Amino acid sequence: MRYVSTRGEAAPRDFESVLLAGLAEDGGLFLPESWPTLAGEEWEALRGLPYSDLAAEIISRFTGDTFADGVLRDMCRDAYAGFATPAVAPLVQLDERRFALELFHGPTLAFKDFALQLLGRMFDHVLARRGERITIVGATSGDTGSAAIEACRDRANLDIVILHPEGRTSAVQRRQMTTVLSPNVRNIAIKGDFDTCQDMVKAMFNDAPFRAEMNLSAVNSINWARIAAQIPYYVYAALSLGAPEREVAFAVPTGNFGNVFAAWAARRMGLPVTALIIGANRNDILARWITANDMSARPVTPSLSPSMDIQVSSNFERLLFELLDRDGARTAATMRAFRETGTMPVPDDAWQGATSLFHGLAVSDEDTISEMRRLHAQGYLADPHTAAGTAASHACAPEKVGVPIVIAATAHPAKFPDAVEQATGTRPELPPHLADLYAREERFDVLPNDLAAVQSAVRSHARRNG
Ligand SMILES: Cc1ncc(COP(=O)(O)O)c(C=O)c1O
Ligand SMILES: N[C@@H](CCOP(=O)(O)O)C(=O)O
Repeated sequence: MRYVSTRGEAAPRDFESVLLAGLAEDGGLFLPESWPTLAGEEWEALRGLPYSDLAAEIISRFTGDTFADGVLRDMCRDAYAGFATPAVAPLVQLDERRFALELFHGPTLAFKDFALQLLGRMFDHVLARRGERITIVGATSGDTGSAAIEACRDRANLDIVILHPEGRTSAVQRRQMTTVLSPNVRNIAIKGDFDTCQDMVKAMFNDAPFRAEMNLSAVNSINWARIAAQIPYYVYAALSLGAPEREVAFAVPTGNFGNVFAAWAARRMGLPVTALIIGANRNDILARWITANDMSARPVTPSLSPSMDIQVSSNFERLLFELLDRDGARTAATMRAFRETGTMPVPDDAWQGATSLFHGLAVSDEDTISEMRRLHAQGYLADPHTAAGTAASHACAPEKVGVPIVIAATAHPAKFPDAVEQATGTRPELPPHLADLYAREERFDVLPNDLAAVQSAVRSHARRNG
């Protein structure tokens, strides 16, 4: 399996090289040169497998010969053995048509653990074989950072630096990152928003000498391996509800567009998916795009669902590339125009094509609270991100979608106790392994929105350990 860049300039690579590279050298994102597809009986053969074995089967369609026989399966078994429920990704029925796919039973209580628990193991395996050391730089609005740190802490062959927007995550999210005092981990709070952090990460990758000097790698969903490892839970849910004979729809709380793109990829592989419903918050660029082809960035404003406080959704570039019939030059020009003008000129025919599959809703804080309250009254405690997904599933489910709707429940309510308490009067407790989180020592630096200062901090962190 070879990978190409969405901007068409970088040389095709294999999975191992894509895993280590993160972002392509031309600034684009990697995608498989051609999509693997499964026939009906191949989907059926996956039904009933334990989650980890199903995940290995799906991910193996993307990894080529990077892992010897059985290695990927063992890594998946190991990665998901630490989840709090044997189902790994349990489906909970909410009403006659809706199911919450609970993706928050991993160690850091968000869906990011699915990919990052595996990526930490993949990095270890590949780096040990190659005798190399990498420096990971990542940006987070709260959940990627904690999941990446948990997966990478104390690993011998890598250092990790995570940038988070100062004061813009929940206290639980921040503490999950900043209380990890392992020598290979460094946290930096940036004076800015998530987009500022993500921009800095991309700028570091686009600085070729710095990238080479640090041997940079990525844990954000710009790294294709992240998306590949998020596809299996959509397959698992759909098969549980009767696929491939029966279609399903997915509703996904969306910010950086990685999670919903993984659902799109599952469909591209042949999973029968009727609709993809996006739940955004007041940072509504994606909802505006779907409803009106208005992809213009506005300032990020803090909301009750801070992990989705994003305006520049990295993975949209992957969808754009597909909508433009995989034309790298047009994708690059469109992305350049977005950067220069703040508005992405998606051609109308490409947008029209997407609207038959995608639906979207921006859910205000008030509506998020009402939705959490409504769900609680029905016996389900949801976090604010999940509530944006369920709210969108009610508002956007096209009448004709007479199929089960699976809502990605992306975070544990205890990560956002203030919002959950405000909505329901119930303050969710952290699970036992995090019960002393507020008693742990925190360590992080605060830096301005200054690329040179951040690069210097990354360099000194890597040198200290390298
Ligand atoms: C809890 C939660 N829900 C939803 C999202 C949005 O997911 P994505 O960025 O993949 O669109 C995030 C952040 O990624 C998140 O942490
Ligand atoms: N919501 C994310 C933002 C980063 O998204 P990623 O999927 O690209 O890592 C977070 O919680 O950090």
